[in-house]
Amino acid sequence: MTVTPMLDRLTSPQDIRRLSPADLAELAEDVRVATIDAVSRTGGHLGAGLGVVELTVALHHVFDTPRSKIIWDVGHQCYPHKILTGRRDRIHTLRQKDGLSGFTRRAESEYDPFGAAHASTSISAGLGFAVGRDLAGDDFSVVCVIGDGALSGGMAYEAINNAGALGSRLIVVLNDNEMSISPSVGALTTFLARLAPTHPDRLLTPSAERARSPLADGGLFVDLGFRYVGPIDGHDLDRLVPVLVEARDGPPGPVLVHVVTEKGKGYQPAETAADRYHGVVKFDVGSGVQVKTKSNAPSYTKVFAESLVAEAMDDPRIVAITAAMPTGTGLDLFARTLPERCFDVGIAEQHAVTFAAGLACQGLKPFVAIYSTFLQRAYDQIIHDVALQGLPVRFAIDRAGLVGADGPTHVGAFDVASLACVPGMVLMAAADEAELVHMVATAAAYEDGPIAFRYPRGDGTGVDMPARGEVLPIGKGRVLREGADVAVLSYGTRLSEALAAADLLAAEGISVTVADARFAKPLDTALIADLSTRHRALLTLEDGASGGFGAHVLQWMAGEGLLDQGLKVRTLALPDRFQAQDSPAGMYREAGLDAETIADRIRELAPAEGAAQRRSSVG
Ligand SMILES: Cc1ncc(C[n+]2csc(CCOP(=O)(O)OP(=O)(O)O)c2C)c(N)n1
Ligand SMILES: CC(=O)[C@@H](O)[C@H](O)COP(=O)(O)O
Ligand SMILES: [Mg+2]
Repeated sequence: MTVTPMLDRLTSPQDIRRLSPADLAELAEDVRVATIDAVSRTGGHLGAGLGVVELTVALHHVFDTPRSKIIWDVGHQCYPHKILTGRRDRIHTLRQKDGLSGFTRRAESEYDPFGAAHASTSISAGLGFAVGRDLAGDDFSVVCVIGDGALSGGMAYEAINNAGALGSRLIVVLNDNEMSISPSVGALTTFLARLAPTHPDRLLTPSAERARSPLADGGLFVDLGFRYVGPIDGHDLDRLVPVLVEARDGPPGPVLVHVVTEKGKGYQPAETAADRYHGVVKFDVGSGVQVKTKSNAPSYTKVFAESLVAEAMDDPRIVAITAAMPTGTGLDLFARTLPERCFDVGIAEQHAVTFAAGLACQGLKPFVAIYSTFLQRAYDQIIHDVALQGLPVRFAIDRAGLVGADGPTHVGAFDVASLACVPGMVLMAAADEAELVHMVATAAAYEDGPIAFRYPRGDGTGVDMPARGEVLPIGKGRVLREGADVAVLSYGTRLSEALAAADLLAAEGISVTVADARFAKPLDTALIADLSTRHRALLTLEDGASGGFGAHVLQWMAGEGLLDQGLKVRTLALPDRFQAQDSPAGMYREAGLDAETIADRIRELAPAEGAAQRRSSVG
């Protein structure tokens, strides 16, 4: 049982404004204890929240929230904020079905003025609130809290550029902990270190005044119209409170307050972890040891990374690019093996794609590894800089489909629908981890233009693994099970559910053909035509949004007149709405893409005339 007397005394977030400095410090400690306790039970993002405990307390002490707005960039650090703003009683439901979101969410609380999860959006949103306030003649404060990682995202500079020109009163708190998910990268990191030198008195204390770096006036930020205050110790409430009061009441216009913090602060296992416990599963508070679930199958990410390293060892033209997600994409393995051929560009997906396009122009084989949800950031770059020029950039699209606890902000639903309409793209989806090995080899060999392959979060199915990847014939699918009544044409990992559904139905005398399309573009039109003419019904299946694989199959079939001959056709895809967080299995069930539901949909299509005979034969 955690002991949090000061936190227990809070009856409302407003109470925080009346606390003395000593009480604020005690409250901060209580919030840290409550955060560690909660995340040890739920898993989630820990390090970032621990790094902003004092900042969160100071912000709610100085600013009259919710009237004044605090906008958290990414929002993964918002658990202390949620604990302090009336959600402590539900913090144990974090990232679970019907529970609190792991990020800020407007629908969840008036203290969450803007939803987040994708990085670098806070200053743009904050400026919108500020200008809206000015136009209404209101005078509340707007505070955007952005990390040094999120500040490597180009969108932040679009906002800074605009804010510096508009001159609206806006407070940007730069939370500089020298960490992204992995250590921060790029020249910005060097710039920030020069602003806040890492010598012992790196922080703005009287003795450091004299030793301030030549950039102490804030450099780029000041040149772009911001006042610069800092760097200050982001864990010292005696520094934070007066500086935030000055930012609130000081001269008009935008101000950047540079706070220096430690990701994972106050919890030794996090402080000493290479990733500062950025994302954790449930853990033992005493030891910090995480309760990892055992699986007999490798993760798709690990299979991708190992396959790419194997290909790269034989092909010096292969290079790899990540947008600040080396561990999440598995490219940290590639970087350890081939450091000179691996590039972490920061949270900069747009740049990652066009950087890869430049590499391809130079005859290299760039593999851009980006989660499906984050690839959304680079849509124009894929079309305009890669596909239009027919450049052979390879896209390793991880976290495809439903991802579970991260919820709707991270769903990998839209890559198929958004890319299948782009001329010249080749799109593949791995049905299992063995297929992924072959698709990495296929992408490495393919030189005629852009090629993408998608695969889900989590572990594979435990299939036998090939020693090396084989190059697949482009645009060709495969039939795994022959039947006579209904044909299922699956794209991606829902294949295992389709095979399970076929087994269920065989017991009822319904005979189902199951095929793996492998490609959404180009379609295996011969396979589609064959399935259409040999069955009375065809069902397409995909773990992507509507408008993707199934839509393109239908469109081709319509053009060929295959829909004019009485064939029944259904397309199963993700629902046309954002699904709330749950376990992946729970979300797929809710989406109707689990074996039971697929079986129901096939049952509806089975030829009626055989039904009676089937029932009798099954007994
Ligand atoms: C557009 C986008 N790309 C990648 C991510 C994945 N991501 C989540 S948090 C994070 C690092 C954020 O670093 P920082 O802003 O410094 O916050 P800290 O964790 O250090 O507090 C990344 C890369 C994301 N949320 N959004
Ligand atoms: C906050 C954020 O965007 C990342 O930390 C993301 O949650 C990672 O997702 P995975 O856990 O699937 O790697
Ligand atoms: Mg950081």
